Amino acid sequence: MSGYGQRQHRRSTRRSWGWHPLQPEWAESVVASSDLGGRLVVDVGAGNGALTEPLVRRGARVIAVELNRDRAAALRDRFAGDAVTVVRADIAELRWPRKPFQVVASPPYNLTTQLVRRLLSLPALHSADLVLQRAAAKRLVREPVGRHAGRYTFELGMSIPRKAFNPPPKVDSVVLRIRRR
Ligand SMILES: C[S@@+](CC[C@H](N)C(=O)[O-])C[C@H]1O[C@@H](n2cnc3c(N)ncnc32)[C@H](O)[C@@H]1O
Repeated sequence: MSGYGQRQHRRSTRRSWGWHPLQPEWAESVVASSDLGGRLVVDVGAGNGALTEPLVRRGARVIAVELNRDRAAALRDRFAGDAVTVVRADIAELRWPRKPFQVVASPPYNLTTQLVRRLLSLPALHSADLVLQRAAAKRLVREPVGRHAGRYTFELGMSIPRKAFNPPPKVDSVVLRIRRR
């Protein structure tokens, strides 16, 4: 591959994976504000486990979903012996739990609408705390998407500046809080 080709490949790879891990102190704050209720928690797009770690420390049973092979393998190593099931899967094709669960996640921005639509169609979903691009989260509060959206409330939670991620994305984020009425 030429130098130009390699640069393009690296850029598109970065973009398609949406690789923006949260700094540990910010991940901790997101989890602390998520109303954990002793339920099963799904961390979709778990990356290197920034959110999985404080979830486990607070006693949650976690399903950590990650499509990237190396990150999924590293998650298995990191949480071996903890109450964590690592699933290497595409969010779009995930088989979601049938027993009550909540979601605490910082998913790739490009899958926001698809993910929220899918979550709201699942009878077992209790709540979701999603780190999203601020503009997308505001839009979802204004115009919730998906079947059964009326069963949930949508509100903006804590603001998350770009510097909370390493590498930082180009936009600020916010937690979208979805709660069953
Ligand atoms: C914004 S990063 C967040 C990582 C981690 N949750 C954190 O807060 O540090 C999004 C993660 O989603 C993963 N990802 C991207 N597309 C995915 C997909 N279709 N299915 C599952 N995971 C995906 C990426 O590999 C990346 O690890």
